[in-house]
Amino acid sequence: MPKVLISDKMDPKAAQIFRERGVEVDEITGKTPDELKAIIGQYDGLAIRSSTKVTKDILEHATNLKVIGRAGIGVDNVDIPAASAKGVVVMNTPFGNSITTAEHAIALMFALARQLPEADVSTQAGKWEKNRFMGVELTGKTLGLIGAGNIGSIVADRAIGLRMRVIAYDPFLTPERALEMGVEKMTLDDLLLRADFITLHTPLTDQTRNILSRENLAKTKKGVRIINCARGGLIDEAALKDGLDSGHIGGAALDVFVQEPAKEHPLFGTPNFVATPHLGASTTEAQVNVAIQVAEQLADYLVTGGVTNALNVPSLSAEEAPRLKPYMALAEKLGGLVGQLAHGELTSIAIEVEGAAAELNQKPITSAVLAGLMRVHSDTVNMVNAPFLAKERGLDVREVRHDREGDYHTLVRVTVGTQAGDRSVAGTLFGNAAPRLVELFGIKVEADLAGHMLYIVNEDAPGFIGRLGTTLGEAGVNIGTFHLGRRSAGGEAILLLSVDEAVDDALLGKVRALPGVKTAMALGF
Ligand SMILES: NC(=O)C1=CN([C@@H]2O[C@H](COP(=O)(O)OP(=O)(O)OC[C@H]3O[C@@H](n4cnc5c(N)ncnc54)[C@H](O)[C@@H]3O)[C@@H](O)[C@H]2O)C=CC1
Ligand SMILES: O=C(O)C(=O)COP(=O)(O)O
Repeated sequence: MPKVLISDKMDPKAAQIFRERGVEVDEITGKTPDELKAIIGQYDGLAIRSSTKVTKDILEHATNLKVIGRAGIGVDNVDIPAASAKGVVVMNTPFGNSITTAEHAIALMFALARQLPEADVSTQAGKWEKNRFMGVELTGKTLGLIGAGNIGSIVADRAIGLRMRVIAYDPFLTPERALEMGVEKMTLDDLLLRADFITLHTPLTDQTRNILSRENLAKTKKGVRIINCARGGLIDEAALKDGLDSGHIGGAALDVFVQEPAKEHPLFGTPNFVATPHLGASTTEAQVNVAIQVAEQLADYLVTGGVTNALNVPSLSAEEAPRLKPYMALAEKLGGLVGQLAHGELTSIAIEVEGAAAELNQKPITSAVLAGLMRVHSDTVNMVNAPFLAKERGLDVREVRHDREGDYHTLVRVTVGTQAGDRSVAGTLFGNAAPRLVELFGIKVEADLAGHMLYIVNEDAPGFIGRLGTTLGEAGVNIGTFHLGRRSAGGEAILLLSVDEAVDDALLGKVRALPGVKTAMALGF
Protein backbone atom coordinates (compact mmCIF):
# COMPACT_ATOMS: atom_id res chain seq x y z
CA MET A 1 0.00 0.00 0.00
CA PRO A 2 1.49 3.39 -0.97
CA LYS A 3 2.21 5.76 1.89
CA VAL A 4 1.84 9.54 1.88
CA LEU A 5 3.01 12.22 4.30
CA ILE A 6 0.98 15.40 4.73
CA SER A 7 3.59 17.80 6.09
CA ASP A 8 1.64 21.11 6.15
CA LYS A 9 -1.72 22.01 7.67
CA MET A 10 -4.38 20.73 5.29
CA ASP A 11 -8.13 20.27 5.36
CA PRO A 12 -9.04 16.82 6.83
CA LYS A 13 -10.67 15.94 3.50
CA ALA A 14 -7.18 15.19 2.12
CA ALA A 15 -6.47 12.41 4.64
CA GLN A 16 -10.00 11.05 4.22
CA ILE A 17 -9.58 10.76 0.44
CA PHE A 18 -6.20 9.08 0.75
CA ARG A 19 -7.69 6.44 3.06
CA GLU A 20 -10.71 5.90 0.82
CA ARG A 21 -8.40 5.39 -2.16
CA GLY A 22 -6.25 2.79 -0.40
CA VAL A 23 -3.33 5.06 0.44
CA GLU A 24 -1.84 5.03 3.94
CA VAL A 25 -1.42 8.54 5.32
CA ASP A 26 0.49 10.26 8.12
CA GLU A 27 -0.13 13.90 9.04
CA ILE A 28 2.97 15.32 10.65
CA THR A 29 3.24 19.10 10.39
CA GLY A 30 5.76 21.65 11.64
CA LYS A 31 8.87 19.49 11.26
CA THR A 32 12.30 21.08 10.93
CA PRO A 33 14.30 20.16 7.80
CA ASP A 34 16.39 17.68 9.82
CA GLU A 35 13.29 16.04 11.31
CA LEU A 36 11.75 15.80 7.85
CA LYS A 37 14.93 14.25 6.45
CA ALA A 38 14.78 11.58 9.13
CA ILE A 39 11.28 10.40 8.16
CA ILE A 40 10.86 11.21 4.47
CA GLY A 41 12.45 7.94 3.34
CA GLN A 42 9.32 5.98 4.32
CA TYR A 43 6.97 7.81 1.98
CA ASP A 44 5.90 7.36 -1.64
CA GLY A 45 4.08 10.68 -1.74
CA LEU A 46 4.38 14.06 -0.04
CA ALA A 47 1.48 16.53 0.23
CA ILE A 48 2.52 20.11 1.08
CA ARG A 49 1.46 23.75 1.13
CA SER A 50 3.99 26.60 1.27
CA SER A 51 5.64 25.91 4.62
CA THR A 52 7.51 22.71 3.78
CA LYS A 53 10.64 23.49 1.79
CA VAL A 54 11.43 20.53 -0.44
CA THR A 55 15.11 21.17 -1.02
CA LYS A 56 17.67 19.04 -2.85
CA ASP A 57 18.94 17.93 0.55
CA ILE A 58 15.48 16.69 1.60
CA LEU A 59 15.04 14.95 -1.76
CA GLU A 60 18.32 13.11 -1.30
CA HIS A 61 16.80 11.43 1.76
CA ALA A 62 13.50 10.73 -0.01
CA THR A 63 14.54 7.30 -1.22
CA ASN A 64 11.01 6.05 -1.96
CA LEU A 65 9.39 9.30 -3.03
CA LYS A 66 7.52 9.21 -6.33
CA VAL A 67 5.34 12.30 -6.19
CA ILE A 68 5.02 15.67 -4.45
CA GLY A 69 1.61 17.35 -4.44
CA ARG A 70 1.28 21.05 -3.64
CA ALA A 71 -2.18 21.87 -2.29
CA GLY A 72 -2.09 25.29 -3.89
CA ILE A 73 -0.42 27.07 -6.78
CA GLY A 74 3.10 28.33 -6.10
CA VAL A 75 5.82 25.68 -6.14
CA ASP A 76 8.78 27.93 -5.46
CA ASN A 77 9.26 25.97 -2.21
CA VAL A 78 10.07 22.83 -4.24
CA ASP A 79 13.40 22.30 -6.01
CA ILE A 80 11.79 21.08 -9.23
CA PRO A 81 15.04 20.39 -11.15
CA ALA A 82 16.27 18.25 -8.22
CA ALA A 83 12.91 16.43 -8.03
CA SER A 84 12.97 15.81 -11.79
CA ALA A 85 16.52 14.49 -11.65
CA LYS A 86 15.35 12.02 -9.00
CA GLY A 87 12.33 11.00 -11.04
CA VAL A 88 9.82 12.56 -8.64
CA VAL A 89 6.67 14.03 -10.21
CA VAL A 90 5.70 17.49 -8.90
CA MET A 91 2.02 18.46 -9.10
CA ASN A 92 0.05 21.49 -7.99
CA THR A 93 -3.65 22.38 -7.90
CA PRO A 94 -3.67 25.40 -10.21
CA PHE A 95 -7.27 26.59 -9.80
CA GLY A 96 -8.55 25.55 -6.35
CA ASN A 97 -7.53 28.71 -4.49
CA SER A 98 -7.48 31.30 -7.27
CA ILE A 99 -10.86 32.93 -6.55
CA THR A 100 -10.01 33.16 -2.87
CA THR A 101 -6.63 34.75 -3.58
CA ALA A 102 -8.14 37.20 -6.05
CA GLU A 103 -10.70 38.16 -3.40
CA HIS A 104 -7.87 38.75 -0.92
CA ALA A 105 -6.20 41.13 -3.38
CA ILE A 106 -9.49 43.02 -3.76
CA ALA A 107 -9.91 43.06 0.04
CA LEU A 108 -6.44 44.55 0.41
CA MET A 109 -7.22 47.13 -2.27
CA PHE A 110 -10.24 48.25 -0.25
CA ALA A 111 -8.18 48.16 2.94
CA LEU A 112 -5.69 50.56 1.35
CA ALA A 113 -8.31 52.80 -0.26
CA ARG A 114 -10.08 53.39 3.06
CA GLN A 115 -7.20 52.71 5.53
CA LEU A 116 -9.41 50.12 7.19
CA PRO A 117 -6.81 48.47 9.47
CA GLU A 118 -5.57 51.77 10.91
CA ALA A 119 -9.12 53.12 11.26
CA ASP A 120 -10.10 49.95 13.08
CA VAL A 121 -7.20 50.16 15.55
CA SER A 122 -7.84 53.85 16.20
CA THR A 123 -11.58 53.45 16.67
CA GLN A 124 -11.22 50.49 19.02
CA ALA A 125 -8.70 52.55 20.97
CA GLY A 126 -11.54 55.00 21.61
CA LYS A 127 -10.14 57.80 19.41
CA TRP A 128 -12.99 58.35 16.92
CA GLU A 129 -10.61 60.06 14.44
CA LYS A 130 -13.22 60.80 11.77
CA ASN A 131 -11.13 63.54 10.17
CA ARG A 132 -7.89 61.51 10.09
CA PHE A 133 -9.05 58.86 7.63
CA MET A 134 -9.85 60.35 4.29
CA GLY A 135 -10.11 57.62 1.64
CA VAL A 136 -10.26 57.40 -2.13
CA GLU A 137 -13.01 55.98 -4.34
CA LEU A 138 -12.20 52.97 -6.51
CA THR A 139 -14.75 53.81 -9.21
CA GLY A 140 -13.01 55.34 -12.21
CA LYS A 141 -9.51 54.54 -10.91
CA THR A 142 -6.96 52.62 -12.98
CA LEU A 143 -5.84 49.23 -11.70
CA GLY A 144 -2.55 47.93 -13.14
CA LEU A 145 -2.28 44.15 -13.21
CA ILE A 146 1.20 42.72 -13.41
CA GLY A 147 0.47 39.15 -14.44
CA ALA A 148 -2.89 38.34 -16.00
CA GLY A 149 -3.16 34.58 -15.55
CA ASN A 150 -5.74 32.72 -13.42
CA ILE A 151 -5.74 35.02 -10.43
CA GLY A 152 -4.99 38.22 -12.34
CA SER A 153 -7.95 37.64 -14.64
CA ILE A 154 -10.33 37.09 -11.69
CA VAL A 155 -9.04 40.28 -10.08
CA ALA A 156 -9.64 42.09 -13.38
CA ASP A 157 -13.19 40.76 -13.54
CA ARG A 158 -13.96 41.91 -9.99
CA ALA A 159 -12.28 45.28 -10.53
CA ILE A 160 -14.29 45.88 -13.71
CA GLY A 161 -17.37 45.10 -11.61
CA LEU A 162 -16.23 47.91 -9.29
CA ARG A 163 -16.13 50.21 -12.34
CA MET A 164 -12.35 50.42 -12.37
CA ARG A 165 -10.33 50.71 -15.59
CA VAL A 166 -7.98 47.71 -15.78
CA ILE A 167 -4.64 47.79 -17.59
CA ALA A 168 -2.28 44.81 -17.72
CA TYR A 169 1.33 43.96 -18.29
CA ASP A 170 1.89 40.30 -19.10
CA PRO A 171 4.18 39.30 -21.98
CA PHE A 172 2.17 36.11 -22.48
CA LEU A 173 -1.23 37.80 -22.64
CA THR A 174 -2.57 37.67 -26.20
CA PRO A 175 -4.48 40.67 -27.59
CA GLU A 176 -7.55 38.39 -28.02
CA ARG A 177 -7.46 37.34 -24.37
CA ALA A 178 -6.96 40.95 -23.24
CA LEU A 179 -10.03 41.93 -25.26
CA GLU A 180 -12.01 39.04 -23.79
CA MET A 181 -10.98 40.10 -20.26
CA GLY A 182 -11.82 43.72 -20.97
CA VAL A 183 -8.32 44.91 -20.05
CA GLU A 184 -5.86 47.08 -21.93
CA LYS A 185 -2.53 45.35 -22.52
CA MET A 186 0.55 47.55 -22.35
CA THR A 187 4.25 47.74 -21.52
CA LEU A 188 5.38 47.71 -17.90
CA ASP A 189 6.60 51.32 -18.19
CA ASP A 190 3.21 52.51 -19.44
CA LEU A 191 1.43 50.61 -16.67
CA LEU A 192 3.71 52.13 -14.02
CA LEU A 193 2.99 55.56 -15.39
CA ARG A 194 -0.79 55.18 -15.49
CA ALA A 195 -1.89 52.96 -12.58
CA ASP A 196 -3.53 54.33 -9.44
CA PHE A 197 -3.38 50.84 -7.91
CA ILE A 198 -0.93 48.08 -8.89
CA THR A 199 -1.53 44.43 -8.05
CA LEU A 200 0.96 41.64 -8.68
CA HIS A 201 -0.08 38.19 -9.90
CA THR A 202 2.97 36.52 -11.40
CA PRO A 203 5.00 33.60 -10.16
CA LEU A 204 8.46 34.36 -8.77
CA THR A 205 10.93 33.61 -11.57
CA ASP A 206 14.25 35.04 -12.69
CA GLN A 207 12.26 37.38 -14.97
CA THR A 208 9.80 38.57 -12.32
CA ARG A 209 12.16 38.81 -9.33
CA ASN A 210 12.28 42.46 -8.27
CA ILE A 211 9.89 43.45 -11.06
CA LEU A 212 8.94 46.39 -8.81
CA SER A 213 12.56 47.41 -8.31
CA ARG A 214 13.60 50.75 -6.83
CA GLU A 215 13.94 52.06 -10.39
CA ASN A 216 10.48 50.87 -11.42
CA LEU A 217 8.86 52.11 -8.20
CA ALA A 218 10.27 55.54 -9.02
CA LYS A 219 8.39 55.46 -12.35
CA THR A 220 5.00 55.03 -10.67
CA LYS A 221 2.38 57.74 -10.31
CA LYS A 222 2.63 59.73 -7.07
CA GLY A 223 0.26 58.27 -4.49
CA VAL A 224 0.13 54.83 -6.14
CA ARG A 225 -1.15 52.00 -3.93
CA ILE A 226 0.49 48.60 -4.32
CA ILE A 227 -0.84 45.13 -3.48
CA ASN A 228 1.15 41.91 -3.52
CA CYS A 229 -0.68 38.62 -2.98
CA ALA A 230 1.66 36.68 -5.26
CA ARG A 231 5.18 36.17 -3.94
CA GLY A 232 7.69 37.99 -1.78
CA GLY A 233 10.66 38.90 -3.96
CA LEU A 234 8.57 40.59 -6.65
CA ILE A 235 9.01 43.96 -4.88
CA ASP A 236 12.18 45.57 -3.53
CA GLU A 237 10.99 45.78 0.09
CA ALA A 238 13.56 48.43 1.14
CA ALA A 239 12.60 50.65 -1.79
CA LEU A 240 8.93 50.17 -0.94
CA LYS A 241 9.59 51.35 2.61
CA ASP A 242 11.45 54.42 1.30
CA GLY A 243 8.60 55.17 -1.12
CA LEU A 244 6.02 54.96 1.70
CA ASP A 245 8.17 57.12 3.99
CA SER A 246 8.64 59.80 1.34
CA GLY A 247 4.92 59.77 0.48
CA HIS A 248 5.54 58.90 -3.19
CA ILE A 249 3.77 55.61 -2.55
CA GLY A 250 0.33 56.20 -1.06
CA GLY A 251 -0.10 52.72 0.40
CA ALA A 252 1.11 49.14 0.20
CA ALA A 253 -0.46 45.85 1.23
CA LEU A 254 1.65 42.74 1.35
CA ASP A 255 0.41 39.22 1.93
CA VAL A 256 3.78 37.73 1.00
CA PHE A 257 7.35 38.54 2.01
CA VAL A 258 10.87 37.77 0.90
CA GLN A 259 11.45 35.97 4.21
CA GLU A 260 8.54 33.97 5.61
CA PRO A 261 7.36 33.75 8.28
CA ALA A 262 7.95 37.51 8.56
CA LYS A 263 7.86 38.03 12.31
CA GLU A 264 9.92 41.22 12.24
CA HIS A 265 10.18 43.56 9.31
CA PRO A 266 11.35 47.15 8.63
CA LEU A 267 7.94 47.80 6.97
CA PHE A 268 5.98 46.91 10.10
CA GLY A 269 4.52 50.05 11.68
CA THR A 270 4.98 52.19 8.54
CA PRO A 271 1.94 54.41 7.96
CA ASN A 272 -0.30 53.23 5.11
CA PHE A 273 1.22 49.77 5.20
CA VAL A 274 -1.04 46.74 5.60
CA ALA A 275 0.23 43.20 6.17
CA THR A 276 -1.34 39.75 6.27
CA PRO A 277 0.54 36.50 6.99
CA HIS A 278 0.31 34.78 3.56
CA LEU A 279 -3.44 34.45 3.88
CA GLY A 280 -4.29 34.66 0.18
CA ALA A 281 -5.43 31.05 -0.04
CA SER A 282 -6.81 30.78 3.47
CA THR A 283 -10.55 30.37 3.13
CA THR A 284 -12.54 27.32 4.07
CA GLU A 285 -13.70 26.90 0.48
CA ALA A 286 -10.25 27.14 -1.10
CA GLN A 287 -8.66 24.82 1.46
CA VAL A 288 -11.33 22.17 0.90
CA ASN A 289 -10.83 22.52 -2.88
CA VAL A 290 -7.06 22.17 -2.83
CA ALA A 291 -7.08 19.38 -0.22
CA ILE A 292 -9.50 17.31 -2.30
CA GLN A 293 -7.63 17.99 -5.52
CA VAL A 294 -4.19 17.24 -4.19
CA ALA A 295 -5.29 14.01 -2.52
CA GLU A 296 -7.09 12.82 -5.66
CA GLN A 297 -4.13 13.66 -7.87
CA LEU A 298 -1.57 11.98 -5.61
CA ALA A 299 -3.76 8.91 -5.09
CA ASP A 300 -4.37 8.66 -8.86
CA TYR A 301 -0.67 8.74 -9.56
CA LEU A 302 0.29 6.28 -6.82
CA VAL A 303 -2.56 3.87 -7.48
CA THR A 304 -3.21 4.06 -11.24
CA GLY A 305 -0.34 6.07 -12.76
CA GLY A 306 -2.68 8.89 -13.91
CA VAL A 307 -0.91 12.25 -14.09
CA THR A 308 -2.80 15.52 -13.56
CA ASN A 309 -1.38 19.04 -13.19
CA ALA A 310 2.21 17.85 -13.14
CA LEU A 311 4.85 20.50 -13.66
CA ASN A 312 7.72 18.27 -14.71
CA VAL A 313 6.09 15.51 -16.74
CA PRO A 314 3.41 15.53 -19.46
CA SER A 315 -0.11 15.15 -18.12
CA LEU A 316 -2.03 12.01 -18.81
CA SER A 317 -5.78 12.37 -18.54
CA ALA A 318 -8.01 9.66 -17.11
CA GLU A 319 -9.27 8.97 -20.69
CA GLU A 320 -5.81 8.95 -22.23
CA ALA A 321 -4.13 6.85 -19.54
CA PRO A 322 -5.78 3.50 -20.44
CA ARG A 323 -5.19 4.03 -24.19
CA LEU A 324 -1.60 5.08 -23.69
CA LYS A 325 -0.68 2.45 -21.13
CA PRO A 326 0.03 -0.39 -23.61
CA TYR A 327 1.95 2.06 -25.84
CA MET A 328 4.10 3.06 -22.92
CA ALA A 329 4.84 -0.59 -22.18
CA LEU A 330 5.75 -1.08 -25.87
CA ALA A 331 7.84 2.11 -25.89
CA GLU A 332 9.78 1.07 -22.77
CA LYS A 333 10.50 -2.32 -24.28
CA LEU A 334 11.67 -0.81 -27.58
CA GLY A 335 13.86 1.68 -25.69
CA GLY A 336 15.24 -1.16 -23.57
CA LEU A 337 15.93 -3.25 -26.67
CA VAL A 338 17.90 -0.56 -28.54
CA GLY A 339 19.63 0.37 -25.30
CA GLN A 340 20.87 -3.21 -24.93
CA LEU A 341 21.69 -3.81 -28.57
CA ALA A 342 23.24 -0.52 -29.74
CA HIS A 343 26.94 -0.36 -29.00
CA GLY A 344 29.02 2.72 -28.30
CA GLU A 345 27.90 6.24 -27.62
CA LEU A 346 24.39 7.18 -28.67
CA THR A 347 24.17 10.63 -30.22
CA SER A 348 20.55 10.84 -31.29
CA ILE A 349 17.22 9.12 -30.95
CA ALA A 350 14.15 9.44 -33.15
CA ILE A 351 10.77 8.21 -31.99
CA GLU A 352 8.30 7.78 -34.85
CA VAL A 353 4.62 7.03 -34.42
CA GLU A 354 2.46 5.79 -37.24
CA GLY A 355 -1.20 4.87 -37.76
CA ALA A 356 -3.30 4.77 -34.57
CA ALA A 357 -0.26 5.71 -32.45
CA ALA A 358 -0.04 9.02 -34.35
CA GLU A 359 -3.39 10.08 -32.88
CA LEU A 360 -2.07 9.91 -29.31
CA ASN A 361 -0.21 12.30 -27.05
CA GLN A 362 3.36 11.51 -28.09
CA LYS A 363 5.21 13.01 -25.10
CA PRO A 364 4.51 10.09 -22.70
CA ILE A 365 5.54 7.62 -25.43
CA THR A 366 8.83 9.49 -25.90
CA SER A 367 9.45 9.60 -22.15
CA ALA A 368 8.81 5.85 -21.91
CA VAL A 369 11.25 5.10 -24.76
CA LEU A 370 13.92 7.22 -23.06
CA ALA A 371 13.24 5.55 -19.70
CA GLY A 372 13.61 2.09 -21.27
CA LEU A 373 16.77 3.16 -23.07
CA MET A 374 18.46 4.67 -20.06
CA ARG A 375 17.36 2.08 -17.54
CA VAL A 376 19.85 -0.22 -19.23
CA HIS A 377 22.55 1.84 -17.50
CA SER A 378 20.81 2.97 -14.31
CA ASP A 379 18.09 1.51 -12.10
CA THR A 380 16.95 4.92 -10.91
CA VAL A 381 15.72 6.12 -14.30
CA ASN A 382 11.97 6.50 -14.80
CA MET A 383 9.65 8.39 -17.14
CA VAL A 384 10.04 11.56 -15.12
CA ASN A 385 13.80 11.92 -15.08
CA ALA A 386 14.59 10.18 -18.39
CA PRO A 387 13.95 13.26 -20.59
CA PHE A 388 16.10 15.38 -18.25
CA LEU A 389 18.91 12.82 -18.24
CA ALA A 390 18.73 12.56 -22.04
CA LYS A 391 19.07 16.33 -22.30
CA GLU A 392 21.90 16.37 -19.77
CA ARG A 393 23.76 13.80 -21.85
CA GLY A 394 23.31 15.85 -25.02
CA LEU A 395 21.14 13.20 -26.70
CA ASP A 396 19.33 14.76 -29.65
CA VAL A 397 15.71 13.59 -29.25
CA ARG A 398 13.39 13.86 -32.28
CA GLU A 399 9.68 13.06 -32.40
CA VAL A 400 8.11 12.22 -35.76
CA ARG A 401 4.43 11.66 -36.42
CA HIS A 402 3.34 9.93 -39.65
CA ASP A 403 -0.33 10.28 -40.48
CA ARG A 404 -0.26 7.46 -43.02
CA GLU A 405 -0.80 3.88 -41.88
CA GLY A 406 1.95 1.44 -42.91
CA ASP A 407 1.91 -2.37 -42.78
CA TYR A 408 0.51 -2.22 -39.24
CA HIS A 409 -2.53 -0.36 -37.96
CA THR A 410 -0.30 1.14 -35.29
CA LEU A 411 3.47 1.36 -35.03
CA VAL A 412 6.20 2.90 -32.88
CA ARG A 413 9.70 2.98 -34.37
CA VAL A 414 12.81 3.91 -32.41
CA THR A 415 16.00 4.78 -34.25
CA VAL A 416 19.21 5.54 -32.41
CA GLY A 417 22.22 7.20 -33.99
CA THR A 418 25.50 5.52 -33.03
CA GLN A 419 29.07 5.86 -34.30
CA ALA A 420 28.41 2.71 -36.36
CA GLY A 421 25.32 4.25 -37.99
CA ASP A 422 21.59 4.26 -37.29
CA ARG A 423 19.94 1.30 -35.53
CA SER A 424 16.20 0.95 -35.68
CA VAL A 425 13.56 -1.22 -34.01
CA ALA A 426 9.80 -1.07 -34.36
CA GLY A 427 6.84 -2.54 -32.57
CA THR A 428 3.08 -2.71 -32.71
CA LEU A 429 0.24 -3.67 -30.40
CA PHE A 430 -1.66 -6.87 -31.04
CA GLY A 431 -5.32 -6.45 -30.18
CA ASN A 432 -4.49 -2.86 -29.15
CA ALA A 433 -2.93 -4.25 -25.99
CA ALA A 434 -0.03 -6.69 -26.41
CA PRO A 435 3.36 -5.16 -27.31
CA ARG A 436 5.08 -6.99 -30.18
CA LEU A 437 8.42 -6.36 -31.84
CA VAL A 438 7.96 -6.39 -35.63
CA GLU A 439 11.20 -4.99 -36.98
CA LEU A 440 14.74 -5.31 -35.76
CA PHE A 441 17.58 -3.50 -37.54
CA GLY A 442 15.61 -3.50 -40.79
CA ILE A 443 14.69 -7.21 -40.61
CA LYS A 444 11.07 -8.21 -40.13
CA VAL A 445 10.56 -10.36 -37.02
CA GLU A 446 7.60 -10.99 -34.81
CA ALA A 447 8.42 -11.39 -31.16
CA ASP A 448 7.33 -10.74 -27.64
CA LEU A 449 9.85 -8.81 -25.56
CA ALA A 450 9.65 -10.32 -22.09
CA GLY A 451 11.79 -11.99 -19.46
CA HIS A 452 15.15 -13.48 -20.42
CA MET A 453 15.95 -13.42 -24.11
CA LEU A 454 18.76 -14.44 -26.39
CA TYR A 455 19.57 -12.44 -29.51
CA ILE A 456 21.63 -14.10 -32.20
CA VAL A 457 22.75 -12.99 -35.64
CA ASN A 458 23.97 -15.89 -37.78
CA GLU A 459 24.48 -16.97 -41.36
CA ASP A 460 21.26 -18.55 -42.54
CA ALA A 461 22.33 -22.18 -43.12
CA PRO A 462 20.63 -25.57 -42.58
CA GLY A 463 21.25 -27.35 -39.28
CA PHE A 464 21.95 -24.25 -37.17
CA ILE A 465 18.73 -24.27 -35.19
CA GLY A 466 19.23 -27.91 -34.22
CA ARG A 467 22.76 -27.22 -32.98
CA LEU A 468 21.59 -24.19 -30.99
CA GLY A 469 18.75 -26.19 -29.41
CA THR A 470 21.18 -28.90 -28.36
CA THR A 471 23.65 -26.41 -26.85
CA LEU A 472 20.94 -24.73 -24.79
CA GLY A 473 19.36 -28.04 -23.83
CA GLU A 474 22.69 -29.44 -22.59
CA ALA A 475 23.03 -26.34 -20.36
CA GLY A 476 19.53 -26.99 -18.95
CA VAL A 477 18.10 -23.83 -20.56
CA ASN A 478 14.55 -24.27 -21.76
CA ILE A 479 13.38 -22.33 -24.83
CA GLY A 480 10.00 -20.64 -24.40
CA THR A 481 9.45 -18.95 -27.76
CA PHE A 482 11.51 -18.81 -30.88
CA HIS A 483 11.40 -16.05 -33.50
CA LEU A 484 13.30 -15.98 -36.71
CA GLY A 485 13.81 -13.25 -39.29
CA ARG A 486 16.09 -12.90 -42.26
CA ARG A 487 16.92 -10.42 -45.00
CA SER A 488 17.00 -13.13 -47.70
CA ALA A 489 17.28 -16.92 -47.87
CA GLY A 490 20.92 -17.89 -47.18
CA GLY A 491 21.74 -14.33 -45.99
CA GLU A 492 21.97 -12.94 -42.47
CA ALA A 493 19.37 -14.25 -40.05
CA ILE A 494 18.23 -12.94 -36.69
CA LEU A 495 17.04 -15.20 -33.91
CA LEU A 496 15.21 -13.98 -30.85
CA LEU A 497 14.55 -16.63 -28.23
CA SER A 498 12.81 -16.28 -24.96
CA VAL A 499 14.37 -18.60 -22.43
CA ASP A 500 13.18 -19.65 -18.98
CA GLU A 501 16.54 -19.01 -17.28
CA ALA A 502 19.12 -16.24 -17.59
CA VAL A 503 21.87 -17.12 -20.08
CA ASP A 504 25.24 -16.83 -18.35
CA ASP A 505 28.56 -15.86 -19.92
CA ALA A 506 29.79 -19.46 -20.18
CA LEU A 507 26.75 -20.53 -22.18
CA LEU A 508 26.91 -17.35 -24.27
CA GLY A 509 30.52 -18.29 -25.11
CA LYS A 510 29.36 -21.72 -26.31
CA VAL A 511 26.63 -20.15 -28.47
CA ARG A 512 29.13 -17.72 -29.96
CA ALA A 513 31.40 -20.63 -30.82
CA LEU A 514 28.71 -22.34 -32.93
CA PRO A 515 29.52 -22.25 -36.65
CA GLY A 516 27.88 -19.30 -38.47
CA VAL A 517 27.19 -17.22 -35.32
CA LYS A 518 28.17 -13.55 -35.79
CA THR A 519 26.67 -12.07 -32.62
CA ALA A 520 25.04 -13.53 -29.51
CA MET A 521 23.73 -11.41 -26.67
CA ALA A 522 21.61 -12.05 -23.58
CA LEU A 523 18.79 -9.54 -23.15
CA GLY A 524 16.44 -8.89 -20.25
CA PHE A 525 13.04 -7.18 -20.04
N1 LIG B 1 -0.88 34.65 -1.45
C1 LIG B 1 -1.28 33.43 -1.64
O1 LIG B 1 -1.66 32.73 -0.71
C2 LIG B 1 -1.30 32.87 -3.00
C3 LIG B 1 -0.38 33.26 -3.93
N2 LIG B 1 -0.38 32.73 -5.18
C4 LIG B 1 0.62 33.22 -6.12
O2 LIG B 1 -0.03 33.90 -7.18
C5 LIG B 1 0.71 33.67 -8.38
C6 LIG B 1 -0.18 33.79 -9.57
O3 LIG B 1 -1.03 32.67 -9.63
P1 LIG B 1 -1.88 32.30 -10.92
O4 LIG B 1 -2.57 33.50 -11.42
O5 LIG B 1 -2.68 31.12 -10.60
O6 LIG B 1 -0.71 31.89 -11.92
P2 LIG B 1 -0.80 31.82 -13.50
O7 LIG B 1 0.34 31.02 -13.93
O8 LIG B 1 -2.17 31.48 -13.94
O9 LIG B 1 -0.54 33.34 -13.93
C7 LIG B 1 0.72 33.94 -13.83
C8 LIG B 1 0.78 34.99 -14.94
O10 LIG B 1 2.02 35.67 -14.81
C9 LIG B 1 2.45 35.94 -16.12
N3 LIG B 1 3.86 36.22 -16.15
C10 LIG B 1 4.89 35.34 -16.17
N4 LIG B 1 6.05 36.00 -16.26
C11 LIG B 1 5.74 37.32 -16.29
C12 LIG B 1 6.52 38.48 -16.37
N5 LIG B 1 7.85 38.43 -16.45
N6 LIG B 1 5.88 39.67 -16.36
C13 LIG B 1 4.54 39.74 -16.29
N7 LIG B 1 3.74 38.66 -16.23
C14 LIG B 1 4.35 37.47 -16.22
C15 LIG B 1 2.10 34.69 -16.89
O11 LIG B 1 2.06 34.94 -18.28
C16 LIG B 1 0.74 34.36 -16.32
O12 LIG B 1 -0.28 34.90 -17.11
C17 LIG B 1 1.25 32.25 -8.18
O13 LIG B 1 2.43 32.08 -8.85
C18 LIG B 1 1.44 32.10 -6.69
O14 LIG B 1 2.79 32.32 -6.43
C19 LIG B 1 -1.32 31.81 -5.56
C20 LIG B 1 -2.26 31.39 -4.69
C21 LIG B 1 -2.30 31.86 -3.31
O1 LIG C 1 -1.13 28.48 -3.56
C1 LIG C 1 -0.22 29.31 -3.37
O2 LIG C 1 0.62 29.62 -4.23
C2 LIG C 1 -0.08 29.92 -2.07
O3 LIG C 1 0.78 30.77 -1.93
C3 LIG C 1 -0.91 29.48 -0.95
O4 LIG C 1 -0.04 29.16 0.09
P1 LIG C 1 -0.54 28.31 1.35
O5 LIG C 1 -1.03 27.00 0.82
O6 LIG C 1 -1.63 29.08 1.98
O7 LIG C 1 0.64 28.15 2.23
